[in-house]
Amino acid sequence: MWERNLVLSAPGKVILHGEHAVVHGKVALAVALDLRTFLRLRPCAEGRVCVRLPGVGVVRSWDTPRLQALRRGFAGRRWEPDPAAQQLDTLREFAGIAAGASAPESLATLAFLYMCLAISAKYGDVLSVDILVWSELPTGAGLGSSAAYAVCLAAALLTACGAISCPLKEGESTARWTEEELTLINSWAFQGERVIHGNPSGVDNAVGTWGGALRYQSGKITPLKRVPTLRILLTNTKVPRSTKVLVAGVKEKILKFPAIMNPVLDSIDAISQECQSVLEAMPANPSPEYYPVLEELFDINQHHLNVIGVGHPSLDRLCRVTASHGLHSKLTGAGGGGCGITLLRPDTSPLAVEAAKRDLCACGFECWETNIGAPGVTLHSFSSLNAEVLHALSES
Ligand SMILES: Nc1ncnc2c1ncn2[C@@H]1O[C@H](COP(=O)(O)OP(=O)(O)O)[C@@H](O)[C@H]1O
Ligand SMILES: C[C@@](O)(CCOP(=O)(O)O)CC(=O)O
Ligand SMILES: [Mg+2]
Repeated sequence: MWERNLVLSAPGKVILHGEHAVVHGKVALAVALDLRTFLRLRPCAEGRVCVRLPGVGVVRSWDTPRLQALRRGFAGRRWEPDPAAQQLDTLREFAGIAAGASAPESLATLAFLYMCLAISAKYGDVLSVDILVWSELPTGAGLGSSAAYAVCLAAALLTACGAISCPLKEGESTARWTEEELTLINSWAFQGERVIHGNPSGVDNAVGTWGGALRYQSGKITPLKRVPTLRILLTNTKVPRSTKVLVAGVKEKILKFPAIMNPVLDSIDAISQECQSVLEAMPANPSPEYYPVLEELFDINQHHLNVIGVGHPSLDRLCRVTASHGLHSKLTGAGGGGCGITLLRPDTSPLAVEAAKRDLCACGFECWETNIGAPGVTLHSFSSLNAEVLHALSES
């Protein structure tokens, strides 16, 4: 029986280049954001599993014996590591989720149940735990909230069932797991992403797990050799969209027009590689001369993303507004709304940034300057949390 309280967090991400193409084996470059999802796990005495997900309006609890019985119903079938359609159908029926439901609360509940049962089937009994997840990230906006959620769940459930250690020692404020443990967290988080995304590339959960700045291709994760300080303005158009639907739409387009779409994906791949070379050649505090290439790569990729069908009028508007201030933008994540990123030069004046922000806000968008390269999944002591997180996690 698990007897400790745990608090852990995982970062969201920004994809600089390679979204969608990465699902089809191309290179993506992604960096961890300084916005995180937090999970608190507490032992729950009465043989129940409780889950509260205020970001998507879920408050559910189940008797542990019912979950054990459900898990036993799959005896002889492997629970790991592949959410088979039939298993998900059974879980939907159990949780009263309609077939094909794609509302945030349905996907979040399904991912939780899948991970809870699959991990317990592999590593021990279903534990009586109370889980609360709270996030600084907007949900469904292209910043990897689904992956941050899946990474937090994987880390918490694997720790509670003893599959990985609890590295936080008395008196320490934060701690991280070993490389081997992170690899296990990442592989289970990928399964959670599969429940939410359908066919994820794995780039988002890799960034959520390892943090920093990564090159990702077909499961191969390579930390970038050197990442300069990049100033990035993030803008949320607040237009809702679903990654699962957009990823499926791109696949359909590729199947319909392979000779037209595959060269576009190859070009996106070349953009990611070019961007990587430029970033790795830049000094830590780069001078403005490196920026024209980075800006042009943003522009070209934004056109490509429109070609593969994941643009949106709100994103076109975002690009036009920033262009009127001499700044270059592209969508980030799955597109179809959600967020765009704008590259700021080291010499972009605070006044110019403020003017661009004002015009973006006048469109009903929300924007903020970010820090990138945040640490991956991390355990926290309560005393190390800031007041806002502490308040959110103290709600019971
Ligand atoms: N804080 C959270 N709590 C519970 N579920 C979450 C949370 N954040 C994200 N999710 C799940 O992830 C889904 C959004 O994922 P997705 O469409 O991939 O967008 P993104 O990953 O860009 O935010 C939501 O519908 C929900 O199921
Ligand atoms: C479109 C895609 O490349 C990124 C999706 O990111 P997000 O869920 O929109 O944050 C899909 C994937 O890589 O799995
Ligand atoms: Mg996602």
